[in-house]
Amino acid sequence: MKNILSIQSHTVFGHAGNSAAEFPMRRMGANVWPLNTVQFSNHTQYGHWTGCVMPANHLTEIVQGIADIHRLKDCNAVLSGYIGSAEQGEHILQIVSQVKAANPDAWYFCDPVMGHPEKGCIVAPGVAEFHCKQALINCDIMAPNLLELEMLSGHAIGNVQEAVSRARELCAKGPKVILVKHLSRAGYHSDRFEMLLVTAEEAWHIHRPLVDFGVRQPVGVGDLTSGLLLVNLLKGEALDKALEHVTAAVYEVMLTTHAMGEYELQIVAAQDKIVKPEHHFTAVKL
Ligand SMILES: Nc1ncnc2c1ncn2[C@@H]1O[C@H](COP(=O)(O)OP(=O)(O)O)[C@@H](O)[C@H]1O
Ligand SMILES: Cc1ncc(COP(=O)(O)O)c(C=O)c1O
Ligand SMILES: [Mg+2]
Repeated sequence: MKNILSIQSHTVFGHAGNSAAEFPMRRMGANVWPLNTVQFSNHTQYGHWTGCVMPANHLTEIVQGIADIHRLKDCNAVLSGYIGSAEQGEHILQIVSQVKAANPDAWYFCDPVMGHPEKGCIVAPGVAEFHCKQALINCDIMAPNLLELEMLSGHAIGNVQEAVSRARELCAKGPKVILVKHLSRAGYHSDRFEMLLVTAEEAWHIHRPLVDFGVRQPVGVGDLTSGLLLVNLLKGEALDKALEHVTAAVYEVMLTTHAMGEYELQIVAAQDKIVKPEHHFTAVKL
């Protein structure tokens, strides 16, 4: 069994952060150690929420507790996502070092959730800078969406070729693998949902149909995508096969959510299809 220390938000109602990723990762056969950066009533795109951000030292305290019972060596990957404060970022990097000291083969997978004020994804000040300056050079795998890739690279990106080159520039700074989770306006087709997987030597492109949700797009898709990619890679899947599974599995969740007329991702209803998707999409090498 692979063990994932998953450091993300927790929403009591609905599915974002750990509340989107934890169950699907477990359903795919990984052990998840959820460590919550915030506990909110619901995700921020409802416009208001209650709850609190965990003090940064809460994160290191919990991990020290696991170290004290001598189990940190069993951690195969640290996954970070929605962070509640820039200070938490510093603590996450200390945690990554501590995990890597206990298990030198452990990975740090960073989903650089930076917020999207237009969409209502609200992230604390300093978190975007933390991802651009510190997480980037310390992670093994990174999974930005297009806006995040633009922020990380410091350049606007208008097409697939530019996205590949910018992702490669980031690979030279730290991560060995970059998943561009959503190419949106930089993709080939405006009527498809497209993703890219880029390493220093290789790149794959994949696309799936868009499901029509109108203006109320489900949240947590990125968190689900990152979690599933990590589990596939920990299981030893080849990069293209991992990308194909993630694409199909997330598509099944989108279809189920749409068919049920829901806004929150229907990860429980779609659980069997997450493991064995009915659709298949082929990754194309660029
Ligand atoms: N097949 C699909 N059809 C329609 N919308 C999709 C599909 N897959 C993902 N989405 C939407 O695409 C968006 C991806 O969001 P984006 O900000 O690019 O990444 P992230 O989820 O990491 O923030 C989300 O709004 C999600 O609901
Ligand atoms: C609490 C919380 N966690 C995580 C996210 C990230 O969600 P996504 O996977 O859509 O990037 C959001 C987005 O608004 C959020 O509000
Ligand atoms: Mg995201």
